[in-house]
Amino acid sequence: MIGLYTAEEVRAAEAPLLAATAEGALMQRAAAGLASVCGRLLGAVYGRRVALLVGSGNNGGDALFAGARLAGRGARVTAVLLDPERAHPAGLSALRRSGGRVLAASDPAAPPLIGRADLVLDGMLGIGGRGGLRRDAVELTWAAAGGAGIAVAVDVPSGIDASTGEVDGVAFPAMHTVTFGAVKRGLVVGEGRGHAGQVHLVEIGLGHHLPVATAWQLTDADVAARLEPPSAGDDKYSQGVVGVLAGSATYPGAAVLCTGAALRTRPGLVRYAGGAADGVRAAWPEALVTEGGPGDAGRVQAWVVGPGGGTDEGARAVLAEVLATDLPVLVDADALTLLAREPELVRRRSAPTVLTPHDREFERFGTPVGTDRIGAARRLAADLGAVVLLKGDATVVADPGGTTFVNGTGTADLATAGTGDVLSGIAGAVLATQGTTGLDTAEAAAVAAHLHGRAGRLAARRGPLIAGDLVRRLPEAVGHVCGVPPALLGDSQA
Ligand SMILES: NC(=O)C1=CN([C@@H]2O[C@H](COP(=O)(O)OP(=O)(O)OC[C@H]3O[C@@H](n4cnc5c(N)ncnc54)[C@H](OP(=O)(O)O)[C@@H]3O)[C@@H](O)[C@H]2O)[C@@H](O)CC1
Ligand SMILES: Nc1ncnc2c1ncn2[C@@H]1O[C@H](COP(=O)(O)OP(=O)(O)O)[C@@H](O)[C@H]1O
Ligand SMILES: [K+]
Repeated sequence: MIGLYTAEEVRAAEAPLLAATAEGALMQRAAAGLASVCGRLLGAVYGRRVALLVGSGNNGGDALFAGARLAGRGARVTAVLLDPERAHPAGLSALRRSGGRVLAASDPAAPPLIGRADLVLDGMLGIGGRGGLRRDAVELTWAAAGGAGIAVAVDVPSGIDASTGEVDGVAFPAMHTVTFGAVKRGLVVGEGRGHAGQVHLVEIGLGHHLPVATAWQLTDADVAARLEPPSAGDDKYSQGVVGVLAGSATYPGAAVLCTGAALRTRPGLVRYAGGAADGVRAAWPEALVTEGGPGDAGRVQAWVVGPGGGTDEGARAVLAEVLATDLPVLVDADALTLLAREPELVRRRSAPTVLTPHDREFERFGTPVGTDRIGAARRLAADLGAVVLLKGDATVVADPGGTTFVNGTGTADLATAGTGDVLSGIAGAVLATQGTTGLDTAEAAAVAAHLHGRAGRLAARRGPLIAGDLVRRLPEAVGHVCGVPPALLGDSQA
Protein backbone atom coordinates (compact mmCIF):
# COMPACT_ATOMS: atom_id res chain seq x y z
CA MET A 1 0.00 0.00 0.00
CA ILE A 2 1.19 3.50 -0.74
CA GLY A 3 0.91 5.86 2.25
CA LEU A 4 -0.59 9.26 1.50
CA TYR A 5 0.41 12.24 3.65
CA THR A 6 -0.59 15.82 4.39
CA ALA A 7 1.88 18.70 4.04
CA GLU A 8 1.87 19.05 7.86
CA GLU A 9 2.79 15.38 8.36
CA VAL A 10 5.67 15.72 5.88
CA ARG A 11 6.94 18.91 7.53
CA ALA A 12 6.84 17.29 10.97
CA ALA A 13 8.78 14.28 9.66
CA GLU A 14 11.34 16.49 7.92
CA ALA A 15 12.26 18.42 11.08
CA PRO A 16 14.27 15.67 12.86
CA LEU A 17 15.82 14.58 9.57
CA LEU A 18 16.96 18.13 8.80
CA ALA A 19 18.48 18.35 12.28
CA ALA A 20 20.35 15.07 11.79
CA THR A 21 21.80 15.78 8.32
CA ALA A 22 24.33 18.27 6.99
CA GLU A 23 22.88 21.58 5.84
CA GLY A 24 21.48 21.31 2.33
CA ALA A 25 21.87 17.53 2.17
CA LEU A 26 18.14 16.85 1.82
CA MET A 27 17.77 19.37 -0.94
CA GLN A 28 20.70 17.72 -2.77
CA ARG A 29 19.00 14.33 -2.47
CA ALA A 30 15.77 15.85 -3.81
CA ALA A 31 17.55 17.65 -6.65
CA ALA A 32 19.54 14.55 -7.65
CA GLY A 33 16.33 12.47 -7.89
CA LEU A 34 14.56 15.25 -9.75
CA ALA A 35 17.37 15.69 -12.29
CA SER A 36 17.51 11.95 -12.84
CA VAL A 37 13.76 11.73 -13.62
CA CYS A 38 14.03 14.77 -15.93
CA GLY A 39 16.98 13.15 -17.71
CA ARG A 40 14.95 9.98 -18.27
CA LEU A 41 11.99 11.96 -19.58
CA LEU A 42 14.17 13.94 -21.98
CA GLY A 43 16.03 10.88 -23.25
CA ALA A 44 19.18 12.70 -24.36
CA VAL A 45 20.00 15.70 -22.13
CA TYR A 46 22.77 17.34 -24.16
CA GLY A 47 21.57 20.43 -26.04
CA ARG A 48 17.97 20.21 -24.79
CA ARG A 49 16.26 23.42 -23.61
CA VAL A 50 15.09 23.42 -20.01
CA ALA A 51 13.14 26.27 -18.36
CA LEU A 52 13.00 26.45 -14.57
CA LEU A 53 10.09 28.35 -12.99
CA VAL A 54 11.56 29.40 -9.66
CA GLY A 55 9.68 30.68 -6.61
CA SER A 56 11.15 32.22 -3.49
CA GLY A 57 11.18 29.13 -1.26
CA ASN A 58 12.95 25.77 -1.08
CA ASN A 59 10.82 24.41 -3.92
CA GLY A 60 12.63 26.90 -6.15
CA GLY A 61 15.91 25.72 -4.57
CA ASP A 62 15.19 22.14 -5.66
CA ALA A 63 14.53 23.33 -9.21
CA LEU A 64 17.74 25.42 -9.32
CA PHE A 65 19.98 22.58 -8.09
CA ALA A 66 18.31 20.08 -10.47
CA GLY A 67 18.74 22.63 -13.28
CA ALA A 68 22.45 22.94 -12.38
CA ARG A 69 22.82 19.15 -12.69
CA LEU A 70 21.08 19.13 -16.09
CA ALA A 71 23.24 22.08 -17.25
CA GLY A 72 26.28 20.06 -16.16
CA ARG A 73 25.12 17.33 -18.58
CA GLY A 74 24.94 19.84 -21.44
CA ALA A 75 21.32 21.03 -21.27
CA ARG A 76 20.63 24.70 -22.07
CA VAL A 77 18.99 25.77 -18.81
CA THR A 78 17.32 29.10 -18.02
CA ALA A 79 15.82 29.94 -14.66
CA VAL A 80 12.85 32.32 -14.62
CA LEU A 81 12.68 33.91 -11.17
CA LEU A 82 9.39 35.05 -9.68
CA ASP A 83 11.22 37.16 -7.10
CA PRO A 84 14.89 37.69 -8.07
CA GLU A 85 15.75 39.14 -4.65
CA ARG A 86 14.57 36.03 -2.79
CA ALA A 87 15.50 33.11 -5.05
CA HIS A 88 17.47 30.37 -3.22
CA PRO A 89 21.02 31.90 -3.18
CA ALA A 90 23.03 28.66 -3.14
CA GLY A 91 20.82 27.14 -5.86
CA LEU A 92 21.25 30.23 -7.99
CA SER A 93 25.06 30.17 -7.66
CA ALA A 94 25.14 26.46 -8.51
CA LEU A 95 23.10 27.06 -11.65
CA ARG A 96 25.28 29.97 -12.73
CA ARG A 97 28.45 27.94 -12.09
CA SER A 98 27.12 25.20 -14.38
CA GLY A 99 26.50 27.69 -17.17
CA GLY A 100 22.75 28.21 -16.64
CA ARG A 101 21.13 31.58 -17.44
CA VAL A 102 18.75 33.63 -15.33
CA LEU A 103 15.77 35.86 -16.21
CA ALA A 104 13.19 37.71 -14.13
CA ALA A 105 9.57 36.61 -14.61
CA SER A 106 8.78 40.20 -15.56
CA ASP A 107 11.19 40.01 -18.54
CA PRO A 108 9.17 39.94 -21.82
CA ALA A 109 11.54 37.24 -23.07
CA ALA A 110 10.36 34.82 -20.34
CA PRO A 111 7.00 33.55 -21.75
CA PRO A 112 8.33 32.73 -25.27
CA LEU A 113 11.38 31.04 -23.74
CA ILE A 114 9.11 28.86 -21.58
CA GLY A 115 6.94 28.10 -24.61
CA ARG A 116 9.95 26.85 -26.61
CA ALA A 117 11.49 24.71 -23.85
CA ASP A 118 11.73 20.93 -24.24
CA LEU A 119 11.08 20.58 -20.52
CA VAL A 120 9.58 23.04 -18.03
CA LEU A 121 10.30 22.45 -14.36
CA ASP A 122 7.74 23.98 -12.03
CA GLY A 123 9.58 25.02 -8.85
CA MET A 124 7.29 27.93 -8.01
CA LEU A 125 5.54 26.51 -4.95
CA GLY A 126 5.79 23.29 -2.99
CA ILE A 127 4.25 22.36 0.33
CA GLY A 128 4.75 25.96 1.49
CA GLY A 129 2.23 27.35 -1.02
CA ARG A 130 -0.80 29.14 0.39
CA GLY A 131 -3.97 30.16 -1.47
CA GLY A 132 -4.29 30.71 -5.20
CA LEU A 133 -1.29 31.43 -7.44
CA ARG A 134 -0.31 35.08 -7.65
CA ARG A 135 -0.53 36.87 -11.01
CA ASP A 136 3.07 36.43 -12.15
CA ALA A 137 2.95 32.72 -11.28
CA VAL A 138 -0.30 32.39 -13.26
CA GLU A 139 1.36 33.96 -16.29
CA LEU A 140 4.30 31.54 -16.18
CA THR A 141 1.82 28.67 -15.80
CA TRP A 142 -0.07 29.78 -18.92
CA ALA A 143 3.18 30.04 -20.86
CA ALA A 144 4.09 26.47 -19.87
CA ALA A 145 0.59 25.16 -20.61
CA GLY A 146 0.70 26.72 -24.08
CA GLY A 147 4.15 25.30 -24.89
CA ALA A 148 5.09 21.92 -26.25
CA GLY A 149 7.59 20.95 -23.55
CA ILE A 150 7.29 18.18 -20.97
CA ALA A 151 5.72 19.81 -17.89
CA VAL A 152 7.28 18.51 -14.67
CA ALA A 153 6.21 19.67 -11.20
CA VAL A 154 8.71 19.77 -8.35
CA ASP A 155 7.19 18.05 -5.28
CA VAL A 156 3.63 19.26 -6.06
CA PRO A 157 2.15 21.21 -8.98
CA SER A 158 2.13 24.88 -7.94
CA GLY A 159 -1.37 26.07 -7.06
CA ILE A 160 -2.72 22.81 -5.62
CA ASP A 161 -3.24 22.30 -1.92
CA ALA A 162 -0.76 19.51 -1.16
CA SER A 163 -3.04 18.03 1.54
CA THR A 164 -6.47 18.15 -0.11
CA GLY A 165 -5.88 18.59 -3.85
CA GLU A 166 -7.94 21.79 -3.82
CA VAL A 167 -7.17 24.24 -6.63
CA ASP A 168 -8.06 27.87 -5.98
CA GLY A 169 -8.01 29.36 -9.48
CA VAL A 170 -5.09 28.20 -11.63
CA ALA A 171 -2.57 25.41 -10.99
CA PHE A 172 0.39 24.11 -12.98
CA PRO A 173 -0.82 21.33 -15.33
CA ALA A 174 1.99 18.79 -14.84
CA MET A 175 2.49 15.72 -16.99
CA HIS A 176 4.80 14.35 -14.28
CA THR A 177 5.26 15.23 -10.62
CA VAL A 178 8.50 14.31 -8.85
CA THR A 179 7.60 14.26 -5.18
CA PHE A 180 10.02 13.94 -2.26
CA GLY A 181 9.94 11.65 0.76
CA ALA A 182 6.24 10.76 0.68
CA VAL A 183 3.26 10.95 -1.68
CA LYS A 184 1.22 14.01 -0.75
CA ARG A 185 -2.52 13.41 -0.68
CA GLY A 186 -3.22 16.35 -2.98
CA LEU A 187 -1.47 14.50 -5.83
CA VAL A 188 -4.03 11.69 -5.90
CA VAL A 189 -7.35 13.25 -4.88
CA GLY A 190 -9.62 16.14 -5.92
CA GLU A 191 -8.51 18.53 -8.66
CA GLY A 192 -4.88 17.93 -7.73
CA ARG A 193 -5.04 14.46 -9.26
CA GLY A 194 -5.80 15.95 -12.66
CA HIS A 195 -2.84 18.37 -12.35
CA ALA A 196 -0.18 15.94 -11.11
CA GLY A 197 0.10 13.60 -14.09
CA GLN A 198 2.32 10.60 -13.35
CA VAL A 199 3.73 10.71 -9.82
CA HIS A 200 7.38 9.71 -9.20
CA LEU A 201 8.44 9.27 -5.58
CA VAL A 202 12.06 10.15 -4.74
CA GLU A 203 13.34 8.81 -1.43
CA ILE A 204 15.18 11.37 0.69
CA GLY A 205 15.44 9.31 3.88
CA LEU A 206 12.13 10.43 5.40
CA GLY A 207 10.88 6.84 5.74
CA HIS A 208 10.99 6.02 9.45
CA HIS A 209 10.34 9.64 10.50
CA LEU A 210 6.87 9.48 8.93
CA PRO A 211 3.91 8.52 11.11
CA VAL A 212 1.82 5.47 10.16
CA ALA A 213 -0.34 6.78 7.33
CA THR A 214 -4.08 7.16 7.85
CA ALA A 215 -4.72 7.38 4.11
CA TRP A 216 -3.59 4.79 1.58
CA GLN A 217 -3.69 3.82 -2.06
CA LEU A 218 -3.89 0.14 -3.01
CA THR A 219 -1.69 -1.22 -5.79
CA ASP A 220 -2.60 -4.13 -8.08
CA ALA A 221 -0.48 -6.40 -5.87
CA ASP A 222 -2.32 -5.24 -2.72
CA VAL A 223 -5.64 -6.05 -4.37
CA ALA A 224 -4.43 -9.44 -5.61
CA ALA A 225 -3.40 -10.32 -2.05
CA ARG A 226 -6.94 -9.57 -0.87
CA LEU A 227 -8.74 -11.77 -3.40
CA GLU A 228 -9.20 -15.42 -2.57
CA PRO A 229 -9.29 -17.76 -5.59
CA PRO A 230 -11.43 -20.90 -5.17
CA SER A 231 -9.60 -23.93 -3.79
CA ALA A 232 -10.17 -27.69 -3.93
CA GLY A 233 -12.34 -27.78 -0.82
CA ASP A 234 -14.70 -24.99 -1.94
CA ASP A 235 -18.29 -25.28 -3.07
CA LYS A 236 -20.75 -22.61 -4.22
CA TYR A 237 -21.76 -21.76 -0.65
CA SER A 238 -18.28 -21.47 0.79
CA GLN A 239 -17.11 -18.61 -1.46
CA GLY A 240 -19.68 -16.05 -0.44
CA VAL A 241 -23.33 -15.64 -1.43
CA VAL A 242 -24.47 -12.16 -2.48
CA GLY A 243 -28.06 -10.90 -2.35
CA VAL A 244 -29.00 -8.15 -4.81
CA LEU A 245 -32.06 -5.97 -4.11
CA ALA A 246 -32.21 -3.61 -7.06
CA GLY A 247 -34.23 -2.44 -10.06
CA SER A 248 -37.93 -2.70 -10.78
CA ALA A 249 -40.22 -4.11 -13.49
CA THR A 250 -40.15 -0.70 -15.22
CA TYR A 251 -36.40 -0.19 -14.74
CA PRO A 252 -34.69 -3.59 -14.87
CA GLY A 253 -31.35 -2.17 -16.09
CA ALA A 254 -29.82 -1.45 -12.68
CA ALA A 255 -30.74 -4.95 -11.49
CA VAL A 256 -29.21 -6.60 -14.55
CA LEU A 257 -25.98 -4.60 -14.30
CA CYS A 258 -25.63 -5.01 -10.55
CA THR A 259 -26.35 -8.75 -10.61
CA GLY A 260 -23.99 -9.25 -13.57
CA ALA A 261 -21.19 -7.36 -11.84
CA ALA A 262 -21.68 -9.41 -8.68
CA LEU A 263 -21.56 -12.66 -10.70
CA ARG A 264 -18.50 -11.58 -12.66
CA THR A 265 -16.60 -10.77 -9.46
CA ARG A 266 -17.03 -14.49 -8.92
CA PRO A 267 -18.50 -15.18 -5.49
CA GLY A 268 -19.99 -18.67 -5.09
CA LEU A 269 -23.56 -17.60 -5.77
CA VAL A 270 -25.69 -14.52 -6.48
CA ARG A 271 -29.33 -14.28 -5.43
CA TYR A 272 -31.66 -11.61 -6.78
CA ALA A 273 -34.95 -10.51 -5.20
CA GLY A 274 -37.24 -7.82 -6.58
CA GLY A 275 -39.41 -6.45 -9.37
CA ALA A 276 -36.87 -6.92 -12.18
CA ALA A 277 -36.86 -10.72 -11.76
CA ASP A 278 -37.78 -11.44 -15.40
CA GLY A 279 -35.05 -9.19 -16.77
CA VAL A 280 -32.44 -10.66 -14.45
CA ARG A 281 -33.45 -14.25 -15.31
CA ALA A 282 -33.18 -13.51 -19.01
CA ALA A 283 -29.75 -11.86 -18.68
CA TRP A 284 -28.15 -14.06 -16.01
CA PRO A 285 -29.22 -17.73 -15.87
CA GLU A 286 -26.49 -18.23 -13.23
CA ALA A 287 -28.38 -16.14 -10.64
CA LEU A 288 -31.08 -17.52 -8.32
CA VAL A 289 -34.04 -15.19 -8.77
CA THR A 290 -37.27 -14.43 -6.92
CA GLU A 291 -39.96 -11.76 -7.39
CA GLY A 292 -40.34 -11.52 -3.60
CA GLY A 293 -38.42 -9.60 -0.96
CA PRO A 294 -35.19 -10.28 0.90
CA GLY A 295 -36.93 -12.84 3.11
CA ASP A 296 -37.80 -14.94 0.04
CA ALA A 297 -34.31 -14.93 -1.45
CA GLY A 298 -32.63 -17.50 0.80
CA ARG A 299 -29.46 -17.13 2.86
CA VAL A 300 -26.75 -14.67 1.82
CA GLN A 301 -23.52 -13.35 3.33
CA ALA A 302 -23.98 -9.74 2.13
CA TRP A 303 -26.75 -7.57 0.68
CA VAL A 304 -26.64 -4.88 -1.97
CA VAL A 305 -29.65 -2.60 -1.77
CA GLY A 306 -30.77 0.40 -3.75
CA PRO A 307 -29.78 0.72 -7.44
CA GLY A 308 -32.96 1.51 -9.39
CA GLY A 309 -35.07 0.37 -6.45
CA GLY A 310 -37.17 3.54 -6.09
CA THR A 311 -37.98 5.46 -2.93
CA ASP A 312 -41.56 4.36 -2.20
CA GLU A 313 -42.83 2.67 0.96
CA GLY A 314 -42.01 -0.80 -0.39
CA ALA A 315 -38.40 0.21 -1.07
CA ARG A 316 -38.15 1.70 2.42
CA ALA A 317 -39.42 -1.57 3.92
CA VAL A 318 -36.78 -3.58 2.01
CA LEU A 319 -34.03 -1.25 3.21
CA ALA A 320 -35.19 -1.38 6.83
CA GLU A 321 -35.42 -5.20 6.64
CA VAL A 322 -31.83 -5.71 5.48
CA LEU A 323 -30.41 -3.07 7.79
CA ALA A 324 -32.06 -4.93 10.69
CA THR A 325 -29.97 -8.05 9.89
CA ASP A 326 -26.47 -8.70 11.22
CA LEU A 327 -25.07 -9.11 7.68
CA PRO A 328 -22.86 -6.69 5.71
CA VAL A 329 -25.04 -4.33 3.66
CA LEU A 330 -24.05 -2.07 0.78
CA VAL A 331 -26.44 0.88 0.42
CA ASP A 332 -26.49 2.68 -2.94
CA ALA A 333 -28.53 5.05 -5.09
CA ASP A 334 -32.25 5.25 -4.15
CA ALA A 335 -31.59 3.52 -0.85
CA LEU A 336 -29.18 6.35 0.02
CA THR A 337 -31.96 8.87 -0.56
CA LEU A 338 -34.13 6.89 1.85
CA LEU A 339 -31.33 6.52 4.38
CA ALA A 340 -30.59 10.25 4.37
CA ARG A 341 -34.15 10.73 5.66
CA GLU A 342 -33.67 8.14 8.42
CA PRO A 343 -29.95 7.91 9.28
CA GLU A 344 -30.81 6.15 12.55
CA LEU A 345 -31.39 2.99 10.48
CA VAL A 346 -27.63 2.76 9.97
CA ARG A 347 -26.43 4.39 13.20
CA ARG A 348 -27.92 1.58 15.26
CA ARG A 349 -26.26 -1.21 13.23
CA SER A 350 -23.23 -3.07 14.45
CA ALA A 351 -22.70 -5.19 11.31
CA PRO A 352 -20.64 -3.70 8.44
CA THR A 353 -22.40 -1.11 6.27
CA VAL A 354 -20.99 0.56 3.17
CA LEU A 355 -22.64 3.65 1.69
CA THR A 356 -21.67 4.54 -1.89
CA PRO A 357 -22.81 8.11 -2.62
CA HIS A 358 -21.84 10.37 -5.51
CA ASP A 359 -21.62 14.06 -4.62
CA ARG A 360 -25.35 14.81 -4.90
CA GLU A 361 -26.30 11.77 -2.83
CA PHE A 362 -23.65 12.72 -0.27
CA GLU A 363 -25.16 16.19 0.09
CA ARG A 364 -28.52 14.69 1.05
CA PHE A 365 -26.92 13.67 4.36
CA GLY A 366 -26.59 17.33 5.33
CA THR A 367 -23.45 18.99 3.94
CA PRO A 368 -21.93 19.27 0.48
CA VAL A 369 -18.70 17.42 -0.24
CA GLY A 370 -16.68 20.63 -0.71
CA THR A 371 -13.03 20.69 -1.76
CA ASP A 372 -11.61 18.31 0.88
CA ARG A 373 -12.98 14.96 -0.29
CA ILE A 374 -11.04 12.86 2.23
CA GLY A 375 -12.22 15.09 5.08
CA ALA A 376 -15.82 14.94 3.84
CA ALA A 377 -15.90 11.13 3.54
CA ARG A 378 -14.32 10.77 7.01
CA ARG A 379 -16.85 13.11 8.61
CA LEU A 380 -19.87 11.26 7.22
CA ALA A 381 -18.35 7.87 8.08
CA ALA A 382 -17.74 8.96 11.68
CA ASP A 383 -21.21 10.50 11.95
CA LEU A 384 -23.02 7.37 10.72
CA GLY A 385 -20.66 4.70 12.03
CA ALA A 386 -20.44 3.24 8.50
CA VAL A 387 -17.90 2.97 5.70
CA VAL A 388 -18.42 5.75 3.15
CA LEU A 389 -17.30 5.23 -0.44
CA LEU A 390 -17.46 8.67 -2.03
CA LYS A 391 -17.47 8.22 -5.81
CA GLY A 392 -15.57 10.46 -8.15
CA ASP A 393 -12.52 10.83 -10.33
CA ALA A 394 -10.54 9.42 -7.41
CA THR A 395 -13.03 7.49 -5.29
CA VAL A 396 -12.42 7.90 -1.55
CA VAL A 397 -13.28 5.16 0.97
CA ALA A 398 -13.31 6.15 4.65
CA ASP A 399 -14.16 4.11 7.72
CA PRO A 400 -15.57 5.56 10.95
CA GLY A 401 -12.14 5.39 12.61
CA GLY A 402 -10.66 7.61 9.88
CA THR A 403 -8.69 5.02 7.89
CA THR A 404 -9.02 6.07 4.28
CA PHE A 405 -8.27 4.65 0.83
CA VAL A 406 -8.00 6.77 -2.30
CA ASN A 407 -8.54 4.83 -5.50
CA GLY A 408 -5.90 5.20 -8.17
CA THR A 409 -7.44 3.28 -11.08
CA GLY A 410 -10.42 5.54 -11.88
CA THR A 411 -10.80 7.00 -15.35
CA ALA A 412 -13.16 9.63 -16.72
CA ASP A 413 -14.40 6.97 -19.18
CA LEU A 414 -16.47 5.72 -16.23
CA ALA A 415 -18.62 8.86 -16.30
CA THR A 416 -21.58 7.13 -17.95
CA ALA A 417 -24.94 5.82 -16.74
CA GLY A 418 -25.00 2.52 -14.90
CA THR A 419 -21.34 2.30 -13.94
CA GLY A 420 -22.31 2.95 -10.31
CA ASP A 421 -24.67 -0.06 -10.40
CA VAL A 422 -21.71 -2.15 -11.55
CA LEU A 423 -19.57 -0.88 -8.66
CA SER A 424 -22.29 -1.89 -6.18
CA GLY A 425 -22.39 -5.42 -7.54
CA ILE A 426 -18.60 -5.77 -7.36
CA ALA A 427 -18.49 -4.41 -3.82
CA GLY A 428 -21.35 -6.67 -2.71
CA ALA A 429 -19.44 -9.70 -3.99
CA VAL A 430 -16.24 -8.69 -2.19
CA LEU A 431 -18.19 -8.04 1.03
CA ALA A 432 -19.77 -11.50 0.80
CA THR A 433 -16.30 -13.05 1.03
CA GLN A 434 -15.46 -11.25 4.29
CA GLY A 435 -16.37 -14.40 6.24
CA THR A 436 -13.57 -16.37 4.56
CA THR A 437 -11.01 -13.66 3.74
CA GLY A 438 -11.45 -11.72 6.98
CA LEU A 439 -11.13 -8.59 4.87
CA ASP A 440 -11.76 -5.33 6.66
CA THR A 441 -14.90 -3.56 5.36
CA ALA A 442 -13.21 -0.38 4.11
CA GLU A 443 -10.53 -2.50 2.40
CA ALA A 444 -13.26 -4.56 0.73
CA ALA A 445 -14.83 -1.38 -0.64
CA ALA A 446 -11.41 -0.12 -1.77
CA VAL A 447 -10.69 -3.43 -3.52
CA ALA A 448 -14.03 -3.08 -5.36
CA ALA A 449 -13.25 0.49 -6.47
CA HIS A 450 -9.82 -0.65 -7.70
CA LEU A 451 -11.26 -3.52 -9.77
CA HIS A 452 -14.02 -1.26 -11.13
CA GLY A 453 -11.44 1.28 -12.31
CA ARG A 454 -9.23 -1.44 -13.82
CA ALA A 455 -12.22 -2.85 -15.71
CA GLY A 456 -12.97 0.69 -16.91
CA ARG A 457 -9.44 1.19 -18.20
CA LEU A 458 -9.42 -2.18 -19.95
CA ALA A 459 -12.82 -1.53 -21.55
CA ALA A 460 -11.82 2.00 -22.61
CA ARG A 461 -8.87 0.60 -24.60
CA ARG A 462 -11.40 -0.72 -27.10
CA GLY A 463 -13.28 2.56 -27.49
CA PRO A 464 -16.01 4.47 -25.65
CA LEU A 465 -17.38 2.23 -22.90
CA ILE A 466 -20.87 1.61 -21.59
CA ALA A 467 -21.62 0.08 -18.19
CA GLY A 468 -22.16 -3.43 -19.60
CA ASP A 469 -18.60 -3.38 -20.98
CA LEU A 470 -17.32 -3.09 -17.41
CA VAL A 471 -19.16 -6.27 -16.47
CA ARG A 472 -17.64 -8.07 -19.48
CA ARG A 473 -14.12 -6.86 -18.58
CA LEU A 474 -14.27 -7.83 -14.91
CA PRO A 475 -12.60 -11.25 -15.26
CA GLU A 476 -9.84 -9.55 -17.26
CA ALA A 477 -9.53 -6.88 -14.56
CA VAL A 478 -9.17 -9.55 -11.87
CA GLY A 479 -6.67 -11.36 -14.11
CA HIS A 480 -4.75 -8.13 -14.65
CA VAL A 481 -4.29 -7.39 -10.94
CA CYS A 482 -3.39 -11.03 -10.27
CA GLY A 483 -0.93 -11.14 -13.19
CA VAL A 484 -2.89 -13.71 -15.25
CA PRO A 485 -2.28 -13.29 -19.01
CA PRO A 486 -5.51 -12.29 -20.88
CA ALA A 487 -5.11 -15.29 -23.23
CA LEU A 488 -5.96 -17.59 -20.32
CA LEU A 489 -9.14 -15.74 -19.40
CA GLY A 490 -11.69 -17.30 -21.71
CA ASP A 491 -14.75 -15.28 -22.58
CA SER A 492 -13.63 -11.93 -21.21
CA GLN A 493 -11.98 -11.51 -24.63
CA ALA A 494 -15.36 -11.62 -26.40
N1 LIG B 1 12.17 21.02 4.18
C1 LIG B 1 12.94 20.10 3.64
O1 LIG B 1 13.64 19.41 4.30
C2 LIG B 1 12.95 19.88 2.21
C3 LIG B 1 12.11 20.62 1.37
N2 LIG B 1 12.14 20.45 0.07
C4 LIG B 1 11.41 21.35 -0.80
O2 LIG B 1 10.97 22.49 -0.13
C5 LIG B 1 9.61 22.74 -0.41
C6 LIG B 1 8.98 23.54 0.67
O3 LIG B 1 9.72 24.74 0.70
P1 LIG B 1 9.24 26.02 1.51
O4 LIG B 1 8.79 25.66 2.84
O5 LIG B 1 10.35 26.99 1.44
O6 LIG B 1 7.99 26.52 0.70
P2 LIG B 1 7.72 26.64 -0.88
O7 LIG B 1 6.76 25.58 -1.22
O8 LIG B 1 8.95 26.75 -1.66
O9 LIG B 1 6.92 28.03 -1.01
C7 LIG B 1 7.11 29.07 -0.10
C8 LIG B 1 7.36 30.36 -0.87
O10 LIG B 1 6.34 30.59 -1.81
C9 LIG B 1 5.72 31.86 -1.64
N3 LIG B 1 4.27 31.69 -1.80
C10 LIG B 1 3.39 31.11 -0.93
N4 LIG B 1 2.17 31.06 -1.47
C11 LIG B 1 2.24 31.63 -2.70
C12 LIG B 1 1.30 31.88 -3.74
N5 LIG B 1 0.01 31.52 -3.60
N6 LIG B 1 1.73 32.43 -4.89
C13 LIG B 1 3.04 32.81 -5.03
N7 LIG B 1 3.98 32.61 -4.05
C14 LIG B 1 3.57 32.04 -2.92
C15 LIG B 1 6.12 32.30 -0.27
O11 LIG B 1 6.40 33.66 -0.42
P3 LIG B 1 5.79 34.75 0.60
O12 LIG B 1 4.38 34.35 0.90
O13 LIG B 1 6.69 34.72 1.76
O14 LIG B 1 5.88 36.00 -0.22
C16 LIG B 1 7.37 31.50 0.08
O15 LIG B 1 8.54 32.22 -0.18
C17 LIG B 1 9.05 21.37 -0.62
O16 LIG B 1 7.84 21.38 -1.32
C18 LIG B 1 10.17 20.71 -1.38
O17 LIG B 1 10.10 21.07 -2.76
C19 LIG B 1 13.06 19.51 -0.54
O18 LIG B 1 14.20 20.25 -0.88
C20 LIG B 1 13.43 18.36 0.36
C21 LIG B 1 13.89 18.85 1.66
N1 LIG C 1 -14.87 11.76 -14.15
C1 LIG C 1 -14.80 10.56 -13.60
N2 LIG C 1 -13.61 9.93 -13.43
C2 LIG C 1 -13.54 8.71 -12.89
N3 LIG C 1 -14.63 8.01 -12.47
C3 LIG C 1 -15.82 8.58 -12.61
C4 LIG C 1 -15.98 9.87 -13.17
N4 LIG C 1 -17.31 10.15 -13.16
C5 LIG C 1 -17.93 9.08 -12.63
N5 LIG C 1 -17.04 8.13 -12.30
C6 LIG C 1 -17.31 6.83 -11.69
O1 LIG C 1 -18.43 6.27 -12.35
C7 LIG C 1 -19.36 5.72 -11.42
C8 LIG C 1 -20.69 6.48 -11.55
O2 LIG C 1 -21.56 6.08 -10.54
P1 LIG C 1 -23.03 6.72 -10.41
O3 LIG C 1 -22.93 8.21 -10.48
O4 LIG C 1 -23.66 6.12 -9.22
O5 LIG C 1 -23.72 6.23 -11.76
P2 LIG C 1 -25.07 5.42 -12.01
O6 LIG C 1 -26.02 5.83 -10.92
O7 LIG C 1 -25.53 5.87 -13.36
O8 LIG C 1 -24.74 3.97 -11.99
C9 LIG C 1 -18.68 5.86 -10.05
O9 LIG C 1 -17.96 4.69 -9.76
C10 LIG C 1 -17.71 7.02 -10.24
O10 LIG C 1 -16.60 6.95 -9.38
K1 LIG D 1 6.03 23.02 -7.64
